[in-house]
Amino acid sequence: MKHTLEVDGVMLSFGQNRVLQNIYLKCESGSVTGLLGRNGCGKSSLMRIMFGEPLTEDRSVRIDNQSLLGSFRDSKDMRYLPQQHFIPKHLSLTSVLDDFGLEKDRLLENFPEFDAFPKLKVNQLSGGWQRILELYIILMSESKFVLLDEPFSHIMPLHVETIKRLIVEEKQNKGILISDHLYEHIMEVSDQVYMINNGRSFLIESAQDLHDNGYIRLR
Ligand SMILES: Nc1ncnc2c1ncn2[C@@H]1O[C@H](COP(=O)(O)OP(=O)(O)OP(=O)(O)O)[C@@H](O)[C@H]1O
Repeated sequence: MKHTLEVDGVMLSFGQNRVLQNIYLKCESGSVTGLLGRNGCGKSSLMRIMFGEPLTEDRSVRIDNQSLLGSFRDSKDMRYLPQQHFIPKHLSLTSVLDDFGLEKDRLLENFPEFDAFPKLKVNQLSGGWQRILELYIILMSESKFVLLDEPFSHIMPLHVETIKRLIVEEKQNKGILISDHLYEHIMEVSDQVYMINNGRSFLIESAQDLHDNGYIRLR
């Protein structure tokens, strides 16, 4: 069954700073939706609002036309990878995978390096490996939708390629919303790409659109 995640009616200001005001965004299971925009345009805020953080009262977030009210999000509906580390640092790799219902063998198929630190706690992993683990558990766990905020930051290029492959494979099981400034990767894995500029969202078609909106400089 195909699922749809939509958000609109978002109004977000911090004091005099009007951040979001004319937003419509739609994600569908079976596809990857990219989200791009200049630093500070409101991408993370929008994901946080979609995930239920009470940044503003003015929003409508719906899955399959059913409004998601309040701040609780069932993990069967939606999971969210924030920019900051979120796994409690004292947990072991094994317990983290168990908590998210994931098999270690599958992790090792994609990132065999984890085999070298079987008993390590999360805080004994390097920052990049923590990030890979966090991304992996959110992306691969059962859920209708996952929101990934800067999944490629702190990750070496070889593993960025692995993650891109996993994203494309995993979209068969869910809808994926992804935001990162490595825009070429976003354009490559996404089936559709939204941009936020001056508080409004719109679909873009090409790198030329990104240039025209002051996000990249084409030579
Ligand atoms: N708690 C807060 N208090 C005041 N202003 C905030 C707060 N959180 C975010 N902002 C402002 O809201 C705007 C949007 O921030 P947000 O982090 O959503 O942008 P972003 O598009 O994700 O940026 P980046 O690409 O730099 O991560 C920025 O101007 C930021 O300064």
